[in-house]
Amino acid sequence: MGQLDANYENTENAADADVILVRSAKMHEMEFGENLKAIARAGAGVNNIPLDRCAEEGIVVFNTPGANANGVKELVIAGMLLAARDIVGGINWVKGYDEDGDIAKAAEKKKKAFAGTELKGKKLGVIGLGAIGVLVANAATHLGMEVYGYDPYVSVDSAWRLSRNIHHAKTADEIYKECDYITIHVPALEDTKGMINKDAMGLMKDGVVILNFARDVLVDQKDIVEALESGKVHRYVTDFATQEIKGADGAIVIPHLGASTEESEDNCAKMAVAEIRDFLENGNITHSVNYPDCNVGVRGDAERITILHKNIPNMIGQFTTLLAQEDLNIALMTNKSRKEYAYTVIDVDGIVSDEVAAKIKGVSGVLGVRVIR
Ligand SMILES: NC(=O)C1=CN([C@@H]2O[C@H](COP(=O)(O)OP(=O)(O)OC[C@H]3O[C@@H](n4cnc5c(N)ncnc54)[C@H](O)[C@@H]3O)[C@@H](O)[C@H]2O)C=CC1
Ligand SMILES: O=C(O)C(=O)COP(=O)(O)O
Repeated sequence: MGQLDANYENTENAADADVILVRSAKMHEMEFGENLKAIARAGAGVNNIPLDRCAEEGIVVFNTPGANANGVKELVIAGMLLAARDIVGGINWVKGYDEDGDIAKAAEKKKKAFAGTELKGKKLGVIGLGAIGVLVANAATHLGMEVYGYDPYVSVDSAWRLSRNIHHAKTADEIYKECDYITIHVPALEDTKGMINKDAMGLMKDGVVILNFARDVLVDQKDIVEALESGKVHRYVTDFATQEIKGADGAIVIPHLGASTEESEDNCAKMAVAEIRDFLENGNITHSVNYPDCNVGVRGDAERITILHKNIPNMIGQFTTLLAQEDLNIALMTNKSRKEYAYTVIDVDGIVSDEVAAKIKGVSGVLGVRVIR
């Protein structure tokens, strides 16, 4: 990739690593090595990583927001088109045609079996207006769809990016009741798991199309299979194969290809490596999902102490006292917090001995200390 210089070395041995770069590999059961300082998820979803355990072990977890959003958006559009007409069925019919007769004539006779509808004029509901949801919503307006968006926590950035032609749905129920196509783009969290279940689908129009390019657990697998069998849901298009859904009639199941484009893979890898370098070399945190973001600029000549700790009173007082006892003058100090965790960066005039670093590490509530020299 050329982003890493000779100071960096690749290892396949996770137990030795200072940093782990990961995509979707599940890390919940993994024991982390003593050296591990950071995990960079080259992608958006971080439900494969034990974020709280990492925070407690002083491991900063990063992701790469938006870096693969266009790749997913394009596949969602493809998913809607695959649901609108039986394109896959038609292709398979042509492939499987093994009679000697006139295939062109047979195709003309057969084609009504694969006919469908157009996207233009249909209502699309987008649940979750983050990096991906906004792109999908905006693109669908250009296909002539009437688009509804729902996101009670929408960020200011996303709101700015959203086309003014999108209807603002105030509740998810409004989307369920109004839309012909419903696509979900929310993270897998305790309150989003199983959100598309029997009750939600009960509110939807008969023959609705549901698209799930976010995570399998957002859709109750038993309920969706039943809804496909009854015809309540016409098509379920998903990027996540499960045993329940893989053979169900009406399910169009893709093997998690949303971010598998050259462009998305490059974007994610570059962003992840840039985040990691800045963290290792300068102590800056950008796009963390378990610690606060914090940017104190490039480190100059000063030694820089970075401290990951609990967000509790009197931490900074203890750090500064320890430094004062060593006669170390503070040239710069920043403290940022995020829920129960916090991060302090201190530049000092002078040499930070291993003893003073160990004393800081020993302060109750400190989870990780580094001295960047
Ligand atoms: N199929 C694939 O290859 C990929 C799948 N994903 C999945 O898609 C998800 C979304 O990705 P991005 O758009 O990049 O993330 P994002 O963080 O930019 O957007 C998520 C949005 O969901 C909203 N949200 C959270 N809880 C909600 C709720 N209960 N109701 C409505 N909105 C809610 C948030 O406010 C945020 O705007 C990821 O968490 C990941 O699971 C992401 C990238 C690739
Ligand atoms: O970014 C995400 O959340 C994804 O689901 C993409 O996963 P992948 O990088 O393809 O393993």
